[in-house]
Amino acid sequence: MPTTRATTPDAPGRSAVRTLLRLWPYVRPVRLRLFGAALVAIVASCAGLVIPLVLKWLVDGPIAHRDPAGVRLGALYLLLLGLGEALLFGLRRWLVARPLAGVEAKMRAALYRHLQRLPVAFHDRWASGQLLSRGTTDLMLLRMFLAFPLTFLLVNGVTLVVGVIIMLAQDWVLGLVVLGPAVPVVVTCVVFEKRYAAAARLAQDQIGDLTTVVEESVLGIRVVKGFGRHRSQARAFRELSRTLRGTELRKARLLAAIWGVIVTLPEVAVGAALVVGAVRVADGELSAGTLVAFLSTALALRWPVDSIGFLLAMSQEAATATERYFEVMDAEPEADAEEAPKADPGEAPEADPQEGPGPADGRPAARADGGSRFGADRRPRVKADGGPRFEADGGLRFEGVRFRYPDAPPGSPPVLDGVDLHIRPGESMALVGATGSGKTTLTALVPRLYEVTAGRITLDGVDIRRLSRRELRARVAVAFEEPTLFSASVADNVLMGAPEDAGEAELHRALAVAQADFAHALPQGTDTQVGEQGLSLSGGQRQRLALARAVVGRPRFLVLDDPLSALDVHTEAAVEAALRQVLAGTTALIVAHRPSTVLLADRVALLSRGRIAAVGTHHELLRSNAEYAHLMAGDARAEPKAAR
Ligand SMILES: Nc1ncnc2c1ncn2[C@@H]1O[C@H](COP(=O)(O)OP(=O)(O)OP(=O)(O)O)[C@@H](O)[C@H]1O
Repeated sequence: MPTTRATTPDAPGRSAVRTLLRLWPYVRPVRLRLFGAALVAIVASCAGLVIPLVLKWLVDGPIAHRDPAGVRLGALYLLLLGLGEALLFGLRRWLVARPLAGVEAKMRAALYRHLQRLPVAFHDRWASGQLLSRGTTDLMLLRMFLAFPLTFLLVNGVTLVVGVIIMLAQDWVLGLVVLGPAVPVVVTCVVFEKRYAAAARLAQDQIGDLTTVVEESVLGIRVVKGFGRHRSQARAFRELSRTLRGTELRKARLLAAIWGVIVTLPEVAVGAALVVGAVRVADGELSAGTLVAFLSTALALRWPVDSIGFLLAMSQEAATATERYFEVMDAEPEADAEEAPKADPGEAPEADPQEGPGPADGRPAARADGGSRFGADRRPRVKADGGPRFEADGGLRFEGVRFRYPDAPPGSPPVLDGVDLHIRPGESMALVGATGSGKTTLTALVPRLYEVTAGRITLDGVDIRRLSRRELRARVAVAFEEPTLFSASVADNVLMGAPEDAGEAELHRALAVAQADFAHALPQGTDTQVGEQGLSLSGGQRQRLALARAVVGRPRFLVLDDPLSALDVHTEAAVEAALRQVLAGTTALIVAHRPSTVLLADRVALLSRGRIAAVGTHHELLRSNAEYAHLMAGDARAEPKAAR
């Protein structure tokens, strides 16, 4: 499985520090606590460095002069210093724990919010496990970095500087001996950082891939079991975890190498200082107390030096996590309404090339009851020149719509290549076409799940790009072939499609329309939780709830992608009857595969080779269009069941 990598062009060249600086806006609100905690840690660490000085005083003073009271006083000082150091480190932890948990929660919320606003095309490109791992593992790494390495790189740095000054002040010769390994240690750290960065990035991406496999096999457990694919899934998982294990071992080897250098060289230097110091004490050039203090200081600096390796490793992992976090956060969210119109909606063509010959095209010019189903939408408008005109641009109109998936292979033809279609106000249009002809794609353009590549789509004459997302989604409701339900109650799932103030009455009406009354018989009625993705319901039940969600807001425009595909014959007939009522009040585009669904609509459009090849009634197209007749052939006998 390919690993989802950075797509931002500047990411690879950015240093770890510059990358980590991007966290500042999130850290800023808690900066005082963080700085306060760092200050407390510096004081605690430097208190530790006072201990060798007390030792020096103890050895050269009370011990040399055999003064028991002085020794007891020295021991008390040491005890108090140790206690103070421990308390201050405890205080530091208390200071950062709560605010940093808050930073992590805020960053996670921001990521989630941003993910909701990213276009569908982004989600098509990214494996869900990669997004999941960014919201979990990566953010945890960042919190750990802010809590620990960020503070301790500073604290240990200050402690090292203070410690070195103390050592040089005590005896500069010994000081230089101990400082000897500084250059090779720094060089090792630089080389380590580069190598570890690459390994850390790889490991975190591989965790994302692993998460994807786990997520897919949990969600697709029925397919996995049904096709006996558990072994191959387990194999795929095993291979990925083996690869991840390899990367983690590489990280461990790098850590071991830097640890080896960082621990060994200073230890050798301390050993050398001990020898040189002992000789100088023997020669009377140095007091025993100074040597004890010097060596104690050198040993007190062991932890700050030894910890550099894993602090750098954790910082590098945090830099990688930041990079991965911002790869998502930097992705452009979907644009809302456009400022300027692409074209004046008033200039929409008056004559519709597909309007056909009026009543002869099978569309009722007037209803049998004498009223117009188009209601107010068909009222004549007054043109600028004073003459009345019919609202020819009303309803849903596709004008020269071209569409190419952003991630389609270069050079591949567009899925839609000049679609012209007009669905009149109040009319329902079935969309028929061969598998893969682009029906779902065309329906996805109406709620702007994808943006048209060229051409435009208008709702009652207004380019959909000029409507805000909120306006657009208030006008257009959709039900997809794969009905996704959320882990929430039936009522919450259905009312998701309704205005905020919608209540029980709307819910019951929608359930009745979608023939989803089974919901009332569930254990807690419409308050029943339908579980992860509604898996506890049958396919047909889920489809009916999705349909209820689409109609609950009484949308002006309804887009249905094969809404009856999972229903049995009897339920389908019942839903069809109910849908007819809904369709009578809306302008609808319905993807249909079967004549029974096609017959719900006033007219049918045939999508072929990226264009609308024919428009007419089901019977007209059956007679006049060979491709349509062929597409419907399989189900032609089902026609009488649903005949209107
Ligand atoms: N996210 C995507 N990225 C790239 N290509 C895509 C994407 N989704 C669909 N396609 C391609 O677009 C074409 C049209 O797909 P679409 O799902 O719209 O067809 P359809 O007519 O609805 O098919 P069906 O009747 O089988 O549901 C197909 O060739 C498909 O492979």
